[in-house]
Amino acid sequence: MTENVIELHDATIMQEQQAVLQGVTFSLEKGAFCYLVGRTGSGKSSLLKTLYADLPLQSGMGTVAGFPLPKLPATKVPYLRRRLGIVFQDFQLLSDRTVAENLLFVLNATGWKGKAQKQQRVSDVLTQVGLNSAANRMPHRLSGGEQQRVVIARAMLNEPVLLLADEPTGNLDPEVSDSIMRLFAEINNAGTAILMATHNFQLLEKYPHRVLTCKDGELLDSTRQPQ
Ligand SMILES: Nc1ncnc2c1ncn2[C@@H]1O[C@H](COP(=O)(O)OP(=O)(O)OP(=O)(O)O)[C@@H](O)[C@H]1O
Repeated sequence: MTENVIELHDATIMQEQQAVLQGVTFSLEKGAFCYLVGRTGSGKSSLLKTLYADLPLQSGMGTVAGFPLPKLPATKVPYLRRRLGIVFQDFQLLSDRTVAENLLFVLNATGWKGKAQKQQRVSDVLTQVGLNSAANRMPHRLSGGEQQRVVIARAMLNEPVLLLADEPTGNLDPEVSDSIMRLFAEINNAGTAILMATHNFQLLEKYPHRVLTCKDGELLDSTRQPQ
């Protein structure tokens, strides 16, 4: 059984028949924390999208959470996504329902049964992100940082082995960004691997981890080459 939650070997990351990154080879171990950096347009989001099978892996080898990416049939994509938590910069909560209903929506969509179990899970993840009192509030009544916590709670519902985060602190002020990083650290310490795309170099300095850099069509790895 593999201990790596991501393995890519000589992968090409494509957008509309254009190679964005080539020769991408890296693995991420279970429970690891890694940043993904690079200038605007350098391919961070495209790489993350490939990892959650929003973009197909057309060339090279790769597995995520044990699912082989090349030729992953569309019917298998929901099973892969269930093993992943995905967090974006824009909160994307359903605005017409409460926090708890947002979370129940995902549990229902991912096949959870039993009202009591579902309510317990909602309560557990909200406690994990420090927002148990917000269950019955509407998302737009929460601050940006609180909304991002709900998104993180939503990502944790199915106990993912890997959290993919694309600029999760992009719209947040430094103090709130810091609290999101501390939450990520707790999630990571509990065993979930995290790959986080960011432009925020202050966070990289304050919370140092391995760094993958998208540069000139390649992916550089801080653990393999001096930057
Ligand atoms: N939907 C799309 N269709 C075609 N090309 C795209 C699409 N999305 C991104 N691209 C192109 O792919 C390249 C990589 O974009 P990507 O969004 O992965 O970069 P990024 O590093 O995440 O940038 P940012 O930091 O601005 O989010 C860019 O040249 C971009 O123009």
